[in-house]
Amino acid sequence: MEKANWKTVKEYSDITYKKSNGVARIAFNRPEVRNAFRPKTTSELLDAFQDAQEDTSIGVVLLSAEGPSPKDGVYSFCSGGDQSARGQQGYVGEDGYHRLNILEVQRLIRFMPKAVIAVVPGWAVGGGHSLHVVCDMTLASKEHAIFKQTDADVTSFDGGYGSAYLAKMVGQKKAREIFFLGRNYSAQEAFEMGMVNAVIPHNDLEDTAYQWAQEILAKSPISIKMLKFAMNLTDDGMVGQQVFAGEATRLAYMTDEAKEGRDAFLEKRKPNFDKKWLP
Ligand SMILES: CC(C)(COP(=O)(O)OP(=O)(O)OC[C@H]1O[C@@H](n2cnc3c(N)ncnc32)[C@H](O)[C@@H]1OP(=O)(O)O)[C@@H](O)C(=O)NCCC(=O)NCCSC(=O)CCC(=O)c1ccccc1C(=O)O
Repeated sequence: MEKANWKTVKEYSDITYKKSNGVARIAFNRPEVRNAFRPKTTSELLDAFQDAQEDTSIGVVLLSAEGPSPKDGVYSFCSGGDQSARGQQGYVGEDGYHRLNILEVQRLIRFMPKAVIAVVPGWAVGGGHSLHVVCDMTLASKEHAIFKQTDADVTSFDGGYGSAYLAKMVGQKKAREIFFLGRNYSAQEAFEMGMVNAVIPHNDLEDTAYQWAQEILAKSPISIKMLKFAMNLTDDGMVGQQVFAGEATRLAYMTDEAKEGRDAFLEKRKPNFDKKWLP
């Protein structure tokens, strides 16, 4: 099994960001508050995810978390929005503006043309639970992962991927139970519900995630991208169609036919598309 050789890409305050052989690892780094996110965290996440999206050497992103907490040794993936940073219209950043920009992070994960794997070492709660839901796959610590939806305890509701997409994954009845009762679910229970791909012994979690990433990297990048967007399409409506069609257009641009269309325009002549009507 290939071992990761992580190199820090950029220093942040609320997250860590590393790369190794085609894999980017973005990790929450506020374990003392169960990796709750504040506006600074989401800005840093956006920055790192955008870098991973633009980097053509990167094919898979792991969304993970540092830990355990230095206070009590508890592991967490993310406990959602930092309630101490919550104002009346959103989460208040250093600039004083109230924001709800974790949804932008969700959209980046959803629409990036690369696989994103949630690596859940501990608590995945509230908006942190929604983040694992929106990732393409989830690997969870056998001993420490706990899945829980507390949105209804704190007058929040992720009415997009966090709930509606979750319901596609685990079924309507189970999704309503998760949100309406807010119970704790183990990695094994989450696996049995269909929202976790594999339950991994804690000490092997990061290595296994890296191994899964390497397996994906051995596949055709075009296939992975088109499959992700095809699977997104039916749930994402016109935006899903737009994203899928954008990539189809890119593929069309690579053909001789597209070259002829472009050249004819530039040379101010009629295009010659003869004999291009494939059956
Ligand atoms: C995660 C817990 C279940 C863990 O419980 P436990 O192990 O007993 O630990 P605690 O003692 O409770 O916590 C340890 C320590 O961490 C602090 N802490 C934990 N979570 C948070 C948090 N979310 N915010 C701030 N601080 C947190 C806690 O206070 C302790 O600190 P001490 O100083 O040591 O006392 C449990 O901690 C728990 O339930 N946490 C809260 C979970 C929660 O309710 N999260 C918020 C849900 S709402 C949300 O996530 C935003 C939704 C959202 O993203 C969104 C939705 C819709 C539109 C837009 C948005 C958006 O963009 O934001």
